[in-house]
Amino acid sequence: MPSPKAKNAGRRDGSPVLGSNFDFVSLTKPLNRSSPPHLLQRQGSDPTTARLRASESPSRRRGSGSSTGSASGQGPPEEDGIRLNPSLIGISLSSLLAIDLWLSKRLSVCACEDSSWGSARPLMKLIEVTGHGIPWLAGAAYSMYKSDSAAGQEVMLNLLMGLLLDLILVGAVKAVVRRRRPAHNQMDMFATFSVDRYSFPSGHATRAAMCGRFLLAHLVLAAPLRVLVLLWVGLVGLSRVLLGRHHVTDVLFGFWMGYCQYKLVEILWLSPETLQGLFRLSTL
Ligand SMILES: CC(C)=CCC/C(C)=C/CC/C(C)=C/COP(=O)(O)O
Repeated sequence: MPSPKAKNAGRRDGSPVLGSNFDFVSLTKPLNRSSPPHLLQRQGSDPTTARLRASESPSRRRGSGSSTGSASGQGPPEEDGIRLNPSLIGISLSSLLAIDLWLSKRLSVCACEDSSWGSARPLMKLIEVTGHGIPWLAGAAYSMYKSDSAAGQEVMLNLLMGLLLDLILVGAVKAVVRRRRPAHNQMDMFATFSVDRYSFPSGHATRAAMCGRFLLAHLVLAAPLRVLVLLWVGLVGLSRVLLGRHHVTDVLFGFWMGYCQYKLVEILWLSPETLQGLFRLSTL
């Protein structure tokens, strides 16, 4: 029987994991007060045991002894049977999140100067700056201003729009999901919004994926440079985990979200005609 402790299996850092909608225990009924006390104590005594028990298959748990069975010893009563039958999705999510927490912790080798790869931390922080919103926004605005062709200005304007969209969408998802950053993260990033105390998804990963697609589609044609762009996208994502800023799933979801955001930019693409129409509307 999954206990309330099992709900905290992925929260050693005390952080909520992906919001309560994804909690394993919430898919089951509350603990029956009539449960044998020894069972409660055993499950509550050790988070690891609780997690393992939570991921046991219903059939195995049903067969694991008389502690959950009826007084007559003829298997669990139907009510218990329902409680002991958490959905496969719940179990899969719990397991995925447990793996995510474990892997993210193992990979956070530049989380501080004393970490095993602490000497690489300055380099990782440099990569972090290359994916920050401010240099990208400033660079796109400057290039648009300096561009002497209408086509160049159009491309930069749409990059700017994509970057602003990215900030809004990532902020919204972070505010809804409210997943805390890993406990081992040092919050020493420059220029952050208040939602940036949340971890899911990684804004650097969404920006890198979106800008990477944008660069490949509109600005970078030479094969060696295209490889460099892809390498940069991967490095930005990897550095988020190595620095201990994010869990692995924050970055993977961020890549996917940034990839989709580029599609949105294409759909909303601002052409000179659209802009003229917008200006005309605003002067009416
Ligand atoms: C003009 C304007 C609104 C600039 C804001 C740029 C800005 C402060 C972006 C935030 C970038 C940031 C620190 C994102 C957090 O990235 P994670 O990968 O840690 O989620």
